[in-house]
Amino acid sequence: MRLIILEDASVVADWAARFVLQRITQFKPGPDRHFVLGLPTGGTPLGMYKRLIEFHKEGKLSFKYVTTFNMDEYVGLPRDHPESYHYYMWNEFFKHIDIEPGNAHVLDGNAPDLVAECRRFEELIKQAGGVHLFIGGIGPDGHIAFNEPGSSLVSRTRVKTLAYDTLEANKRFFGNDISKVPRQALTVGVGTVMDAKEVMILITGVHKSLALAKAVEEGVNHMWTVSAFQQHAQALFVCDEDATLELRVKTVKYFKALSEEHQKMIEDVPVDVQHIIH
Ligand SMILES: N[C@@H]1[C@@H](O)[C@H](O)[C@@H](COP(=O)(O)O)O[C@@H]1O
Repeated sequence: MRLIILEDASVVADWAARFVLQRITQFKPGPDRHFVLGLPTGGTPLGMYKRLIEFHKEGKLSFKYVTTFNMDEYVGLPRDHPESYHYYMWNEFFKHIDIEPGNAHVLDGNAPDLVAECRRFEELIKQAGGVHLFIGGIGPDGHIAFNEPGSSLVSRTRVKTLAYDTLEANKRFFGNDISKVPRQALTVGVGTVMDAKEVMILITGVHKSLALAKAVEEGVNHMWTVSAFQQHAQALFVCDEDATLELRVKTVKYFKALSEEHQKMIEDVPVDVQHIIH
């Protein structure tokens, strides 16, 4: 596991976007060779999406041969509701880039059979050949996607009833009225994300600092589902200084000493990437 500690949320956004640019570019996607990306919603990844859109507009990055799978979606929220994850993904990202809409998969929280919808989503990931890079965010209680505390660490895509802490954390998007936050969501499982070849988790803000400490310094624990990624072979936690406040000084010093190595991870993008623009 790598822990990449950066100055603030805007540097995290930039680093994460450069990492995605680098991974997609190195992969050299084509018509029969899609790069498969797992995507989160929430406030944390917004800056990363903005940078990716800039890279696209500057002609550095094409999503024509990229297939995406989103982590989660509320149950029962109309698709065009401003807080639905369909709406978020379309407005914050997809409409600004050249992805084929049919390749951008978001769970349907209004499907008549939610269990079948979750099964279909898992099947689509399998048909795509698995996820190359799954990007995630976490809740202050350490949940990844909507895998609330106590979720099975081998769980698959399914319906989840949201924890009170999550309703509390997300009510800000619903006029601060907790009763307006949907009670259920569809979410990929911890096991679904664990199956990705690489996982990058973005964690910013002091309110996530306890979750980061639990994720990195304590044992794997289903009460902090993001801690499962200690056992992933290629997991990156990318955080800002504020999120490190509950970590031991020793931990922070160790990972900061690796910052030059971490910088190299995003510097390998060749200057001439025009070959991927079609
Ligand atoms: N289901 C989503 C998660 O996928 C997301 O990571 C989390 C954090 O959101 P934010 O980045 O706004 O803190 O919010 C929700 O709970």
